[in-house]
Parts: sequence; structure tokens; C-alpha cells
Amino acid sequence: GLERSRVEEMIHAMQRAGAGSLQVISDFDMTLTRFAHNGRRVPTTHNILDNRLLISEDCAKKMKDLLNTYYPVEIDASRSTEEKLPHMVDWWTKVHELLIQQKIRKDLLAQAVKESTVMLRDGYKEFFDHLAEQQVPLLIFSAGVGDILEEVIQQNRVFHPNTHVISNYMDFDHAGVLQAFKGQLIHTFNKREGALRRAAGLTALQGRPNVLLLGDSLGDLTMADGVSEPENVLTIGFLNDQVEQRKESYVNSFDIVLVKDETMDVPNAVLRHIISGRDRK
Ligand SMILES: Nc1ccn([C@@H]2O[C@H](COP(=O)(O)O)[C@@H](O)[C@H]2O)c(=O)n1
Repeated sequence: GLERSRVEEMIHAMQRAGAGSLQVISDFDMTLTRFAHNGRRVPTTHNILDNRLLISEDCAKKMKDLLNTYYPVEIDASRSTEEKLPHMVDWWTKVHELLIQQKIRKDLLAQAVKESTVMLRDGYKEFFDHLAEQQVPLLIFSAGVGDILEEVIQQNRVFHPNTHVISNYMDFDHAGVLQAFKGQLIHTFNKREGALRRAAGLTALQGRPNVLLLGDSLGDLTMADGVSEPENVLTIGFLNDQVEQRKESYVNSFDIVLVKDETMDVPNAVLRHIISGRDRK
């Protein structure tokens, strides 16, 4: 018959190896969450903090100005990752400093998530539940805010025991007031360091050489760099923004590119294939 494509071959090999050899590594903002809904942007974990319960009008304005300055740099197809790096460090550092000045209270985070318009992609429940049922570890690797991310998946009732999170976590003082961010900063383009430093040490992920990787940024491709002796790493990229400018680089870098797709349909179909053991040829 016809020769299988590389992607088909990989899915087939992953299916033969089964759920016990698989791990899923995913970005969070705009990968597990939607990019837009009804023509409006869905907030990232950082933007969920833009709520008067947590931060002042003035701080919100400063964060917006920073977003308007640095987000275009993050997604600029004409600049290299090396060029973008220092700008990302500046962006995250400035925003975290602003947030710390606001004396954000831990006990108000859940309310801010409830009041936000954040939405996981359509089909999220099947994605999270299926992985949990099959005991396939899910590593969520996010440059967003870990405390908010956890609250989002908690409120959607999909925070299962197979889920591991590497992200920027808030450090609260004894009174529950934000005083710092924990550990080394994670931004869009230093996930490789985090993967080597943190993901490589997670015992739940060990002995699983097949990886399904989901991301929305070229920086997300390094999230699997901590996997020792990987066999098959199938990468799916969500291309949400600046589509024409970035299409070529995404197609050259990810195995599967989903353009303005707000659903988990393709990852779910791939997982059904790999995990179910159907289609044994
Ligand atoms: N102050 C900020 C900083 C970053 N962002 C966006 O969040 C995304 C990072 O999170 P991932 O889960 O995708 O790793 C990143 O792409 C930034 O655009 C923000 O909204 N505000």
C-alpha cells in the first residue's frame, strides 16, 4: 500500500508501545485555554489577575502597557529567539514586581478566576479525563502563574492526580500576602532550562519515552528536552495569532499545526488512537 507519513508512523509506533510508554507535556495559556471566544481574547493566567479585587487601576494600566510593548515582540516572526530572550525576561520581571507591590491576597485568587472569562478549549474534559483514566501523566509546563493555572483546572473539575505542573508560583507570607515568586523565572523561551532542571526529575514521567507535546509557541518545543532517551516525540502546535507571518516556521517546526482551532479535537483524536489500541495493522 501507500507509504505512511512520518506522523502516521509515529502515532502507530506510539500506539504499539501503549499508554504505559506515553506522557503528555503541554503548555497552558492559549494551548489548553482558548485564544479567543466570540471574537474576544480569552485572558491568560497573568491577565486573570487584572481584577480590582487584586490589583489597582494604575497597576492594571501598567500591565497593559507592558503587554502592548512586549507581546508583539514575543510573536514577532522576523526576530530570532535569542533576540527575544532579554525582552521576555524584562517583561516578566517588571510584571512580577508590579504584582508584588499590590500585596495580592491568596484567599482572593479563586474569586478572581470565577469572575474571569477564562475558558479551556472545547473538548478539554475528554482530554483531561481520558489521560487520568489511563494513568498517563500530564505535565503542564507554563510560563504563566501556577496558582491561577491550578485554580482554573480545579474550577473546571479536571485537576486529576496524574497532573503535574511546572510554572511560576506565588510565594505568600504568613498572612497570605504575595511577597515574591518562587524559584527561577519561567518565560516563553527558557522552557528548556526548566525541562532539564525540573521535569527531568519527576519520577512519574520516567520510563515513558513517547511524548505528545502541545504548545502555541516555538519556545514550547523545548518542553520535552528533559525526557531521557525519548523514542517518539509528536508535537502539535496551535497557531492562534499572526497566522500568515508564522505559518511557515510553525509547519517547519511542529509535526501537526492547527490554525485558529479552538478545540482539543485533534489531540483527543490522536490520544484515542494511541491509547485505545485500535487500528493495529
Ligand atoms: N505579563 C504577562 C506575561 C505573559 N503573558 C502571556 O502568557 C503566556 C505564558 O504562558 P504559557 O502558559 O503559554 O507558557 C505568554 O505566551 C504571554 O503571552 C501575559 O499575558 N502577561
